[in-house]
Amino acid sequence: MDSTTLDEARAGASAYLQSRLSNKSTSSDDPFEIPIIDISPSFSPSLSDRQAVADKIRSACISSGFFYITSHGVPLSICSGILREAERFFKKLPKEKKELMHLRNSKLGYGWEPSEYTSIAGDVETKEGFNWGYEEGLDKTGGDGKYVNLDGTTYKGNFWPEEADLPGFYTVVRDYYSEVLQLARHLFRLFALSLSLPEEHFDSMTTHPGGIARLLYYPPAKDPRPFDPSVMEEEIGLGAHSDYECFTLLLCSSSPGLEILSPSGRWTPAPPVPGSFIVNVADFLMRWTNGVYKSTVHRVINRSKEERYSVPFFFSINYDQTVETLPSCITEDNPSKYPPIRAGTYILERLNTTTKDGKGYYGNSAVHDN
Ligand SMILES: O=C(O)CCC(=O)C(=O)O
Ligand SMILES: [Fe+2]
Repeated sequence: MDSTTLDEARAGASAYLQSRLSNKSTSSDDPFEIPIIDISPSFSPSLSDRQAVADKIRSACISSGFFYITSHGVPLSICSGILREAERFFKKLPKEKKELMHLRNSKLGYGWEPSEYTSIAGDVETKEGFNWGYEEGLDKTGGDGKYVNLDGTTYKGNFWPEEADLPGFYTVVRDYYSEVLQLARHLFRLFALSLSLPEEHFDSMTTHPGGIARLLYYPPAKDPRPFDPSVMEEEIGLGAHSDYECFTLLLCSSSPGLEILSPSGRWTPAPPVPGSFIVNVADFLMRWTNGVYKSTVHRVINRSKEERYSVPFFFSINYDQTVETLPSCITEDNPSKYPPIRAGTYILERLNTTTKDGKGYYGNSAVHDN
């Protein structure tokens, strides 16, 4: 990877974040909203039904970059199951077992992430996490046997608790992951329609896709209080950031906490909507669409006295895929701003910037030692 590409991934992201955080204009936020989109017509045999859902997705992606989806077909039992496993992982698994899966032992950002180990915006964060990536056993289709990691390697990088330490954990994780993976592939077809591309445009790029998932735990607030955007926050769950891949599918427990930055710099709560996933555009898709689709800054603050659990799934195309700006996003007024890039290269560089010293996961695990 040449250094221009690296610099762009680093500076582009942080410059974008800084410009969004410092933009406190009082201009109207219209049409900033987080629409709830019932995607059941997207499973219809009629193209016009599917296109109608895609059109709603497009209007969310060019404005707030966030939307909820309902009637998505993932059974409720699968969603409640994974949230229960998250709770078991964080509460029941002894610390010494978690230590065996510490993120510092991974070059790919996988494993147990104690709250102090990573930081996005330099904040002290209260979240604790557990991260893993795609493996064929988690894919209902079985994949195409060509999966490559973010860094182009092919070894199996995931850490899992021993079955005896957390019986049934892996099975529930697998059942959840395989459902959201298929849903994400389905959504990519809707994204294709939303971008005036053939519906199958992205299919061949998601045969062995990147898909990092996390279990997240946010402890209850020390000082529970209602949302008030005018108060400077001290207890940040997860600092202000945008996501890195194509789009994120987020499942959260019934506790609120996710906040989204509107164009005028106003933090706006995105409360849990029962039975939904929150979908947001991430930076790689923003880049690929030449900035037409918005990757919006968000953060998490648990202001309640309840614990909060969430399960984001960050969906990417195949990491070994190189892409150029989508032609339907290039116009005379908006010429292509970006050179071609390999998906894994961009995403790994973005992930690296979240480690304590910014030097990242790749190639030098020693830099993580505390
Ligand atoms: O926990 C949440 O609700 C959001 C998590 C998130 O934004 C992330 O992990 O990127
Ligand atoms: Fe995020």
